[in-house]
Amino acid sequence: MGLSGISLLTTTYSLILQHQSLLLCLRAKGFGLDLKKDMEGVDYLSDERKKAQFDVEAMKIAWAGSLEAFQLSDRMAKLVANDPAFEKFTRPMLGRKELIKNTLRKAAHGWKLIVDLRLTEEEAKWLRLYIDEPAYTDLHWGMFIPAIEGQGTEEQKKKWLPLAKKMQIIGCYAQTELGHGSNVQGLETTATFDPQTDEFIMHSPTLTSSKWWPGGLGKASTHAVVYARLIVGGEFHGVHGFIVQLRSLDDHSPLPGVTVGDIGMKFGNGAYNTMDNGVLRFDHVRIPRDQMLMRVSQVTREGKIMQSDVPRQLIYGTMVYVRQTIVADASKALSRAVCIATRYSAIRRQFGSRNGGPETQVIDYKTQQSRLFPLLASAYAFRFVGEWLKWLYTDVKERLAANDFSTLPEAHACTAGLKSLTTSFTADGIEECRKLCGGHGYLVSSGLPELFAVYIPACTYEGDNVVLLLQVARFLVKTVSELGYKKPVGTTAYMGRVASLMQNNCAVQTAEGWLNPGAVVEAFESRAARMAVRCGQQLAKYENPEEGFAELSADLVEASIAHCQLIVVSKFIEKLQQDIPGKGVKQTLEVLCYVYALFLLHKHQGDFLATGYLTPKQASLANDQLRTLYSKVRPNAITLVDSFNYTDHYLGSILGRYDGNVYPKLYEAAWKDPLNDSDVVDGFYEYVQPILKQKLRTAKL
Ligand SMILES: CCCCCCCCCCCCCCCCCCCCC/C=C/C(=O)SCCNC(=O)CCNC(=O)[C@H](O)C(C)(C)COP(=O)(O)OP(=O)(O)OC[C@H]1O[C@@H](n2cnc3c(N)ncnc32)[C@H](O)[C@@H]1OP(=O)(O)O
Ligand SMILES: Cc1cc2nc3c(=O)[nH]c(=O)nc-3n(C[C@H](O)[C@H](O)[C@H](O)COP(=O)(O)OP(=O)(O)OC[C@H]3O[C@@H](n4cnc5c(N)ncnc54)[C@H](O)[C@@H]3O)c2cc1C
Repeated sequence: MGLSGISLLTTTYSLILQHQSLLLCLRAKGFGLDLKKDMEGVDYLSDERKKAQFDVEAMKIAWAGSLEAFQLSDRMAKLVANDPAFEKFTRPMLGRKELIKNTLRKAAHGWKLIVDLRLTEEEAKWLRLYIDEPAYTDLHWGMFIPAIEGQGTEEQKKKWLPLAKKMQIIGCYAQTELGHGSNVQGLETTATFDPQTDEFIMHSPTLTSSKWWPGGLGKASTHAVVYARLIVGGEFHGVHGFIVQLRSLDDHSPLPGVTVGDIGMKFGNGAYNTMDNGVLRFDHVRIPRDQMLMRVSQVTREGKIMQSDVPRQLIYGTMVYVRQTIVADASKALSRAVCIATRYSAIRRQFGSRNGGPETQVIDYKTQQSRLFPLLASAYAFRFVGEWLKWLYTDVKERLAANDFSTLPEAHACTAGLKSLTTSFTADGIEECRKLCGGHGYLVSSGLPELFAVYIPACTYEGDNVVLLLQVARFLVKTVSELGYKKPVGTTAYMGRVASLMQNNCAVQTAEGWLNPGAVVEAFESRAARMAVRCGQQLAKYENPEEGFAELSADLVEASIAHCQLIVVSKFIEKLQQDIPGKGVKQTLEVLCYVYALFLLHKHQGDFLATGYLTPKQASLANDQLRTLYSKVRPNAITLVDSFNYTDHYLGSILGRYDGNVYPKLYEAAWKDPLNDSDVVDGFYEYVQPILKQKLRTAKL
């Protein structure tokens, strides 16, 4: 018997087992058989796992970044998965008050673990990831503390950071208002210096000046970094951050002049509703002068404004930091959805049965592959660009500490652009994974609805994705306009070769010709350079540059996307130039890298053709190659998602279970729904039975 015969037998055997266990379950409810006899311990994906052409353990390390990173993350994942305090399956069914209380309990338990086990900062971050529940602690550690670290003076840091780091105060980041989020300079909250008392008076002069959205503000925070218009001597001196106490440290009641509360339910069940996004108003609340964050500008006792040599953009520094972390998190959310959809696609069968044999696994349909595998490749691509961005941010941070601000504009453009690109793609990708799972993907127990609901605000918070791409566009336009006298560096270095990128056209002649990193990078560079230059030329036609920028903004956004996609493709290729140990690991990643690049090329072929870099024939050859690549991904698909090393707890999905034991577990879960506690639903006798029993002579419907 050949290999395919053996595989057919084992697949049929798995199918019979699965059907048997389903039958046992079916009988358990209403047919009197033992539910416990389902096939626990059987790995329904074992055949798939045997197909792997690479060393899975080595791929896990490549995904994690290093053996140490893998071990650390694995330890935290297991710590959470084995702790019943972090159960999360009932979350979507809880009412809001219960939900928040439950989150406060988990946060307290998480904090206790951090203290008792003396976890490092890195360990605490992984712990938070696997607990998988947005909480006020995210804003405290993720924005309040970084804002003080980045914008506070040494004295301020010395005073506030120990309190915050021991969690003796809880802080949030209160920037956005009811009337303004994107336009930070348009904020209306005022901080007026009173030279008589050496204080600032915090005030919310209008309804639209109410702070609105800050996470952790509603119920948990005792303090906030509040962004407000600085007014000294009756004059406005820009928006600055101020540390303001909101609640009593004794009984947690709001301080006089402070009105604070939660803004209400948000999208989805469970999901981001575990967070107390808040509203805040000030009625002439006084704070000491030294609570203005003064690294960028200082207000003296006499009411003089002193500028340090730090650029004012540093006031936006916390956002740069968080955008960088959001890029890293995009790969986590996308890989999680992809893991669920891939495992389920290998279990799910529809059509194609021959002579009573098994039906086709839906993962074998080319349409399923062409939707799923680019998402899988993107998860890896985002993982590596996130790693690079972390390096870039660390480098900028070190430079800033040494008062070197030269790389700040590029750090801003990269974090803004990549945040936008990766979160938009991930949000759409999670929804695509739901559709890839058919009807069962719509069940909360698939894990996908809640993941989607939690994830999608990432397209809005930390900067609306379009607004951020327009920031990248400004950076690109500036780079193009300076080409005559300034050598572009970093991620725009390719613009230095703009003449050849505008002239030379693609040389690829065969589908195999696309399996060449040089050809791929040049295609993306040429497209990005040509789109940016074209925008520059169009802009030059306008007398008023701002008017031109506004008019051309949709094209500018597309040019920014092309630039950001180039960064992701290049960083993936650069990653593959490093030593990556393990049998077949590098080769498999190369396949994914080409899938990512050629998928983008196919999706955006309009750009590549319109800029004249590619011919339709070359675009078509790229698509031919893409199909071949999908066949190369197929045998490795399950082990590529296993390499994310996600526990079933973290995945939170019956469809994505490691063992693939989907049907019995779905069936079992349905019976756990509170609606099935009784056979006759509450309300039946009041509202349904009277209809059943009514005696209408005629019905008009
Ligand atoms: C249960 C669990 C228990 C666990 C226990 C505890 C465990 C603890 C573990 C810790 C875990 C931590 C987790 C961390 C997770 C973090 C989660 C975060 C969640 C996110 C929540 C959301 C928060 C927010 O949304 S905050 C608000 C964000 N708001 C925005 O982003 C607003 C967007 N708008 C802007 O950024 C600006 O206003 C802008 C840029 C659009 C316009 O600004 P402008 O000044 O009006 O504009 P402009 O003239 O264009 O620019 C001037 C100049 O400045 C440059 N620029 C702009 N921005 C920046 C910048 N950021 N950096 C540098 N430079 C910048 C711009 O380029 C211009 O330059 P030039 O052209 O050279 O003049
Ligand atoms: C879940 C969640 C958590 C949040 N947490 C916090 C927090 O902790 N702290 C905090 O301060 N804030 C927080 N925010 C607020 C968040 O930062 C803002 O909502 C975000 O910056 C977008 O601003 P906006 O709401 O004003 O959108 P708007 O700017 O009003 O956007 C509306 C539309 O207008 C478009 N638009 C706006 N300006 C332009 C332009 N110049 N050109 C073209 N199109 C434009 C946008 O693309 C969008 O389509 C949170 C938001 C959410 C959803």
